[in-house]
Amino acid sequence: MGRWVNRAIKHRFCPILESARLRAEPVDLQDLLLRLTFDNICGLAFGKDPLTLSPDLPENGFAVSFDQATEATLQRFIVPEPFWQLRKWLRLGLESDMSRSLQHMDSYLSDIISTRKLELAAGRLERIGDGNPHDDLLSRFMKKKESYSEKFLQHVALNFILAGRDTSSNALSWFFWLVTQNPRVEEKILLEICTVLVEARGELSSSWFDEPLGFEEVDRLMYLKAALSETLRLYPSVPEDSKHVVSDDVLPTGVHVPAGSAVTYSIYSMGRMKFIWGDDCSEFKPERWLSPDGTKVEGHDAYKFVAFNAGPRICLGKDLAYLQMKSIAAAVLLRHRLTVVPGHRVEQKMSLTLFMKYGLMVEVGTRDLRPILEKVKAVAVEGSPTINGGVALAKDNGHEGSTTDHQLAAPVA
Ligand code: HEM
Repeated sequence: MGRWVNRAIKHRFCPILESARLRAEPVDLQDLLLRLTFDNICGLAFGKDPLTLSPDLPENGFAVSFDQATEATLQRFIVPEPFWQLRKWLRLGLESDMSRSLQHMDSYLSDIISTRKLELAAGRLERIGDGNPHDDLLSRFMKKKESYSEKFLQHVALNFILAGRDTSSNALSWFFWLVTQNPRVEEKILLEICTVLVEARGELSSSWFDEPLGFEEVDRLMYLKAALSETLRLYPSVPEDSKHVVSDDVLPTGVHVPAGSAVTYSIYSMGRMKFIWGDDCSEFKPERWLSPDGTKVEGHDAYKFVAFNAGPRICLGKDLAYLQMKSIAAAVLLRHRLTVVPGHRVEQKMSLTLFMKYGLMVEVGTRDLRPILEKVKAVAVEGSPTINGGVALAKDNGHEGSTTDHQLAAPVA
């Protein structure tokens, strides 16, 4: 996925933000992030980037159908089953949208699968246009010996899109909003990113902005990972999770759960419980995730932090999600200072995943890295082994970077 993410960050996401900055026009960051994660997950799932994140923000039939089907699914959780069954039978309201949306998605995916089959038969599957191997999930399933039915392949691709699109973009929207509200945290994230970049790419120069951070660089951003985990604790992308009871059982509390019923646990509430997280549970404090020396993210009990579920059915895309979120967060914060448009209301929307009801309207400003770099240098001179973000600063990076004031103040496009 790294390939898809970095390509989209470099060629589409950053240029769109930069253009908004130049035009001094606010953007709905939630919408941009949703488009970005949708394009990424489609790349990962079936090797096709639908380019929904493009300057003119085109409408995409598949994405629209997907949203309608998700909306209708939520109704099925709220409305008693006989009602939605009746509506489905009569093809009324959201149920009618649902069946149309499913048909649209089926035919979209079916086209992709048929094309891929032909490519496979023609032996053209190994390389695609840009010379990269066809390593998406769909191709991997199709290359296996077992022959999966078309329906099965459709469901695999769809499940990954469902699992990976809204979750990552919702988490990032709340993250950016929390960061705008917490300048102290923002500064620590920037200190960490700059420390890593000074070490990996030398003093500030255009090389910082030519390419998004690579895997090794992103992997070292511990404070950023802590800030993302803290975001997911307070604003979990999946606010509640339900399990279907297959056979009669008794919960550890002694509650009897009969077969056929459902057990729902609130991930949102669990992230805000004092007895789990302490008296400061409502504060945004990435530090709670770090080891005392600030160099590692401490592994909390998986059953305490359940934003990714826990146990055998824990999220399969967790590491990938962190990689993607860190890459996007670093790219934006390094280049821009975001400010929520005055008067814009940030509220939660009732949906299967935790959207912002009115989006996230932000003004995109220039990032002035000078004060951050002064601090990075000061830490190096003091010989402190770590900065607050917890990243060891290289004493000798072997680069002779020269930097102009312009480069310090404004990102190189
Ligand atoms: C911030 C991002 C993400 C969050 C918060 C998240 C959260 C979750 C949660 C709560 C579940 C359990 C759902 C259930 O119990 O029914 C889950 C399952 C899953 N997630 Fe994620 N997810 C994220 C990103 C991703 C990404 C990017 C992918 C794919 C690339 C992914 C793939 C999956 C899959 C395949 C499952 C099903 C695992 C199974 O049932 O065995 N997730 N995720």
